[in-house]
Amino acid sequence: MAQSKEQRILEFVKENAAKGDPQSVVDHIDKYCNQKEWAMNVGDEKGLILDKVFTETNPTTVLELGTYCGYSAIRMAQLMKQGSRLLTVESKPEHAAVAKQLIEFAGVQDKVQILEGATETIIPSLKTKYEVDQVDFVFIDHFKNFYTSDTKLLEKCGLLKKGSVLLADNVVYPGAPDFLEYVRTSGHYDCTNYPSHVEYSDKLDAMEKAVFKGN
Ligand SMILES: O=c1[nH]cnc2c(O)cc(-c3ccc(F)cc3)cc12
Ligand SMILES: [Mg+2]
Repeated sequence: MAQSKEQRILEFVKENAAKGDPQSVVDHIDKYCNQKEWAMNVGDEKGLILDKVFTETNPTTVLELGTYCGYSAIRMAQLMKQGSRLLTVESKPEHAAVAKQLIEFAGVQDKVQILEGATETIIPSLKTKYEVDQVDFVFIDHFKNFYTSDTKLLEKCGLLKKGSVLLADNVVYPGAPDFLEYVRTSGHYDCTNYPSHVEYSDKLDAMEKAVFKGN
C-alpha cells in the first residue's frame, strides 16, 4: 500500500521533531507542509489567531470538529490548563490513525480524546456517552457544508452556554457563507472576523469567532 501524505507528515515529525514537545511537533508539521507538501492543517498564521482566541477563552471543555492530523488539537492541548479536556471528532479512520500517533508523540494524549465518526452522530451522544455537560470552546474545521447544521445541533443538544465560543476556520476559502449568514443574523451570537490566509499559501481566508449569547 503506497504511503499517504498524512503518513509522510507523521514520518517526518517522528524523524525530526522532539518527542514530548508539542511546539516542536507543530513547527515540524509546518516545516514539512511549507517545504514539501501542502496539507490542510490550520497552519502557523491562522494558528496564532487560534492560540489568541483560545487563550482569551481559557476553556475547560473543548470540542474540535475535524481532527485531520491533529495539528490544531496539539496546538490547543499545549495551552490547556490542568484538568481540562479536548474532544476531537474525525470521520476518516486513516486521518484519526495518524492524528493519534502525532498526539501521542507530542505527549498530549492525556488531554486529548479522538472520537471517530460523523459529527452529526457524535454531537448528540456527547452528554450521555462522553459525560460532557457543556462546551466552552468549539474549533470548527471540518467540512464547510456541515458548519451550520452542526452549530444548530450543538444548540439543540444544549451543549452551548452563555459565553461559549465557536471559532470557525476557512470562512472565506473554501468558504462557509451559510455559516457566516447564520451566526451573524440569528441573534444568538456576537461575531468577530479575523482576516488571514489559507495555510501555507497567499490565498485570502479568514476565521470567524461567534460567542453564544445564551438561549
Ligand atoms: O476541507 C477542509 N477542511 C478543513 N480545513 C480546510 C482548510 O483549512 C483548507 C482547505 C483547502 C484550502 C485550499 C484549497 F485549494 C483546497 C482546500 C480545505 C479544508
Ligand atoms: Mg481548515
